[in-house]
Amino acid sequence: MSQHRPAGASGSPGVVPALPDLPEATVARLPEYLRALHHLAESGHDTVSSEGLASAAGVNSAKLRKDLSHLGSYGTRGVGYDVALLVEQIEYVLGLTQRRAVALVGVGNLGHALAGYAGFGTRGFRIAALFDADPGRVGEQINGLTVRHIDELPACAAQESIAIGVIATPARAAQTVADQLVAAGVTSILNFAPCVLSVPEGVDVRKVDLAIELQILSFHEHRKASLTALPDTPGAGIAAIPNRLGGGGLGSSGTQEAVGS
Ligand SMILES: NC(=O)c1ccc[n+]([C@@H]2O[C@H](COP(=O)([O-])OP(=O)(O)OC[C@H]3O[C@@H](n4cnc5c(N)ncnc54)[C@H](O)[C@@H]3O)[C@@H](O)[C@H]2O)c1
Repeated sequence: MSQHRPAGASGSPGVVPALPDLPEATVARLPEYLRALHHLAESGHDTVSSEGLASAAGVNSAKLRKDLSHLGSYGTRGVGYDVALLVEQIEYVLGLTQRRAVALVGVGNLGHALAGYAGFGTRGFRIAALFDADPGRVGEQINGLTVRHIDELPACAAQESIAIGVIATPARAAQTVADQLVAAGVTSILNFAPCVLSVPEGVDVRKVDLAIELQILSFHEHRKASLTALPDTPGAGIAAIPNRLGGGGLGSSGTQEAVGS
């Protein structure tokens, strides 16, 4: 049972001690824990049990304990986790102890919404620059920032120390924009355009596609409907689905796993 302050938290600025190589799924859940912990702190909680935090974050508590054990955080028996300390640990591991500068490219419908979203600022990010290729958009003011022409990206990226590039252009322009971001020294890209980007090694790309999320939900809707419609006879059930799909589709265990995960 232990919970230590991160070793590098008070070290020399610019020096990043080796971080544990966390499973990608754990990394994806850490922001959920952080959000839940901030809510707990705001509502006056100093400590939280693993069950309480798991429920606030919407995961099961065994998974949460395993995730936090990767950070060397085991809580204290009978007390739970120190909320402020766990916030500090997670923010440290996620690299949120410094506010990272973000450049947004493509200030159309989606870009406007992103540029105007106040939530990035409160969660460790600063939208530092907005870019577009359309001269009609250049010069527009959004949330205190002026939209610049994409040609200004290299100079601005260096000046503002841009760490992350967000692409909100049409798919046909996204690869060119990704290349421009990489050439300007950006090594992390969040891509909203519905396409696969090709980037050099060392550049991380995360894709956000709400249509894909809807398609996954559509699958679950389809599956629930198909289960309800199936006759209640032995041998029928999920096993019947592959035949209807033309064979080789969904085995019963695979389908169960997909829903549970
Ligand atoms: N991920 C999601 O869930 C989601 C949701 C909605 C839209 N989108 C995608 O986001 C993108 C933007 O959608 P939108 O509705 O805002 O489009 P939009 O046409 O309103 O805006 C796109 C902007 O990109 C600019 N642009 C085009 N080429 C450029 C270039 N080479 N460099 C810089 N800027 C350039 C355009 O001038 C325009 O201002 C699209 O790819 C769309 O499919 C994704």
